[in-house]
Amino acid sequence: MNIIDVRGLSRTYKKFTAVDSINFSVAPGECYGLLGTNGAGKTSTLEVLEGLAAPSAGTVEVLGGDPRRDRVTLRPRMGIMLQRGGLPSGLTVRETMKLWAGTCSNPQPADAVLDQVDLLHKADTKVGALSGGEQRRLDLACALLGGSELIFLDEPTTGLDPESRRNVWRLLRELKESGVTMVLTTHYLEEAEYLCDRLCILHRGRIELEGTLAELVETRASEIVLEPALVPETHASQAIYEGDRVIVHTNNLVTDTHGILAWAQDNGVTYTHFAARPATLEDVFLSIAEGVK
Ligand SMILES: Nc1ncnc2c1ncn2[C@@H]1O[C@H](COP(=O)(O)OP(=O)(O)OP(=O)(O)O)[C@@H](O)[C@H]1O
Repeated sequence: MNIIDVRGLSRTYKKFTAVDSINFSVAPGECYGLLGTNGAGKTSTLEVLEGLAAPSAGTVEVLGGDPRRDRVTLRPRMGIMLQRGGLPSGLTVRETMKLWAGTCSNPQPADAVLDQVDLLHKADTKVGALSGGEQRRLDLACALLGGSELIFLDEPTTGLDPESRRNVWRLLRELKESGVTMVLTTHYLEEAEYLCDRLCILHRGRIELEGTLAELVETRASEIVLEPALVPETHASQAIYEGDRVIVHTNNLVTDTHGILAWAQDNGVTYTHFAARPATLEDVFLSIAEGVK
C-alpha cells in the first residue's frame, strides 16, 4: 500500500488554479521530490498533503486516511517542516523543543535531536537570536522530534551554508535508510539528485515529468562536443555549429561516440577538444522552465 495517493488534485485561489488535476503516489520508504519554478504549485500541494488545506477537487490519501478529516490521528504520525517555520522568537531553543514535544505522541529526546541538527550548543539561545540557517535547522529539529514515519520538508536547506546543507543531507539520507518516507520540495537540483528516489517536475500547476533521475535525464538528448568542427556526414543533421566547435545531439551517446571517433581515425581528423556528456537534471529542468519539451 502506498503512503500517499494523490488523484486528480486541484487547488484554486479564487479563480486562479495553482494546482491543476495532478496524480502521483509515494511508496513506503521513498523520498519523493517536488521540483518546479517559483509558483509552480509545490507548497500548495504539500499543504493539502499535510492536512493544512482542503483540495478544491480530487482526493488525497495519506497514511491510509484523509489528512484533514483524520487530522487528529494522522498528525502525530507526520513530521512537518514548513517553508517558514514561524517559531516564537522569545523562547529558547530547548524551550521550543519542549513546547513542540507536547504536540508529538512519541517525542524523541530533545537534546539528541538538537545534536543531530548541530544546534545543541545553542540550546539556551533565544530563537530570535539565531541566524537564518540556525532557525532553519531548528525547524528541521521540530519536524524530526516526533520520530515520525512520514516527513514533509518544504525547502529544508534554503539559507543554509554549504557545510550545514551537506550535514542536513547526510541526516536526511540516514533517516531514509532507516525507512522514513519523505516528501520534499527544493530549488537545489543537487539536493534532489542526492536525496530523492523519484522526482516530479511541476510547471504552472501541472506535472510535466515524473520518474527516477535516470528516467528524467533520458528524456533529453546527450551532447558530444568536438573541436575542430568536423563531423561525419551521417551526423550532420544532429550537429549545431558554435564558432570553432560543433555540438552533436544524440539519444545514443555510446554508439555515436564510437562512430564519430572511428570516422575521425579513418579520415585523419584529430580533435583538440572532445567531450561527451549525458543530459543533466538541470538541462531537464531548464527545458521545462523555458517551455521547451
Ligand atoms: N493564498 C494565496 N492566494 C492567492 N494565490 C496564492 C496563494 N498562495 C499561493 N498562491 C499562488 O499559487 C501559485 C502556487 O504557489 P506555491 O506557493 O504553491 O508555489 P511554489 O511552487 O511552492 O513556489 P516557490 O518555489 O516560489 O515556493 C503561485 O502563483 C502563488 O502566487
